[in-house]
Amino acid sequence: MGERAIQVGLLGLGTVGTGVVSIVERHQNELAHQAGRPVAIKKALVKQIDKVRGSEVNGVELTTNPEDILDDPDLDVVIEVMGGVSETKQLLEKAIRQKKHIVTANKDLMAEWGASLLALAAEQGVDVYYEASVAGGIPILRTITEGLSADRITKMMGIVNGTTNYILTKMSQENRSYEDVLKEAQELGFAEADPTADVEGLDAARKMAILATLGFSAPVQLSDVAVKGITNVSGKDLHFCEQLGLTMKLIGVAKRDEGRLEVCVEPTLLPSDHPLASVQNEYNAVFVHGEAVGETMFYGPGAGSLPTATAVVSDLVSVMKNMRHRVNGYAAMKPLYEAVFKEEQEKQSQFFIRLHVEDRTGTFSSITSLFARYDVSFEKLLQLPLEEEQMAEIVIITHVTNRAVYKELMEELEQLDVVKTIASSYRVEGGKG
Ligand SMILES: NC(=O)C1=CN([C@@H]2O[C@H](COP(=O)(O)OP(=O)(O)OC[C@H]3O[C@@H](n4cnc5c(N)ncnc54)[C@H](OP(=O)(O)O)[C@@H]3O)[C@@H](O)[C@H]2O)C=CC1
Ligand SMILES: N[C@@H](CC=O)C(=O)O
Ligand code: NA
Repeated sequence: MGERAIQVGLLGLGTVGTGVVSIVERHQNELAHQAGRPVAIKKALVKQIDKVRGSEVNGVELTTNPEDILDDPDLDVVIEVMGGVSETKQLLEKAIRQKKHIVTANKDLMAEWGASLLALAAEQGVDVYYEASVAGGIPILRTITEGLSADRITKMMGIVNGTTNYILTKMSQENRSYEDVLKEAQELGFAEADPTADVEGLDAARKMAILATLGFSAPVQLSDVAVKGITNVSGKDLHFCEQLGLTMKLIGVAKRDEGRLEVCVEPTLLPSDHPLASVQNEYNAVFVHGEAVGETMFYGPGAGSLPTATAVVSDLVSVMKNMRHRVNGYAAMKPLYEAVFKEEQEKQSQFFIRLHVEDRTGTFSSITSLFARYDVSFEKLLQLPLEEEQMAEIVIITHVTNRAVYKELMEELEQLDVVKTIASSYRVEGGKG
């Protein structure tokens, strides 16, 4: 007789949960071969028991009572794919205390409570894995904690939110409106239940906090990440980008220079031949730079049912292997260092600035003399007439400066008589930033 199947309870059976059930069924042979035992998805917690669901989940017992899963002594692993933070944390803590291993796709939870859940799991001798929480189907957490474990990572930069990449791609390539494309991303199952977290950059910021914590082995919190989303990006900005040979992406950056960290998420302009510029739709990509390995890049689907479920089920295989060897994986995830962050003047970048100005003699010289006073030089400068009479649009791309200087310069620029408005400003990647 074969060994008893690993029994799994799902918390959530939506986009990702349904994908998990499909993969376990389709790849049962390969999973059993790798982990030494078959896998059975026994139960799933849902919100609405009567909801119409795909036939692939027919064999899964549904419940609306979490205790049916948490108190079931036969379940070895709880896979959390329901989302939410406080209540979900309580459910997972209870599951851990019941000695159940955890696999989760929940970045909101792991960015905020990851350290405490991992510590509790270590105390109870069980695993918590969360590969799907960052960059969906790309095995990026495993890459950092295992594949590059011998190296010292100095920079991670990339596109870690599928929804916003989908929106920016469709807005710039198909000239479609922000609202229209966001709706489509929701229908395709890429967006969060409340897509505010996607479009305001918070989802990406949570992922960067998780990446930075693991990559730099230092506890980086969401509040340590400087965040700006894509809600104010206009078609006009994208049009100017195209004219200047640039592509806009929501980019997350985590850097470590001489032990000092900088983590941010913001719409960023990249040269259109930059590898990240060609990452389209819901795809994600992450550059990881290590002192010894140099530059590596990882690309794949950042959202969606089966890609995300692949990460979840691969975590399940890791748990099963650990169970077989009677170990758990906490040591690789526990930070070694304190997180010390850079001051604004230590953060270097180039910037794009779009201004509406009075089209008269002296405008140019007052702007250029202000920039000269701050010792910020121009890499590119473009002036175009505006429809409004006697007004012009100026687009500037600066050479590298620091954030403290940039902030003061922007405040003074806004006060200049000839400047009517600062229409937009973005970080530019490609210089020595
Ligand atoms: N979608 C994606 O591409 C990705 C998602 N994730 C993360 O995975 C998690 C799940 O996302 P996704 O599958 O898209 O979400 P869905 O909204 O599609 O599914 C959520 C599931 O959880 C159930 N659920 C939600 N709240 C409760 C509750 N309070 N009590 C009981 N059941 C509940 C829902 O029940 P019911 O079916 O009855 O409504 C549903 O089955 C989230 O943390 C998300 O951030 C991570 C990477 C990619
Ligand atoms: N809403 C997220 C889903 C995956 O994490 C995204 O769009 O990337
Ligand atoms: Na991943």
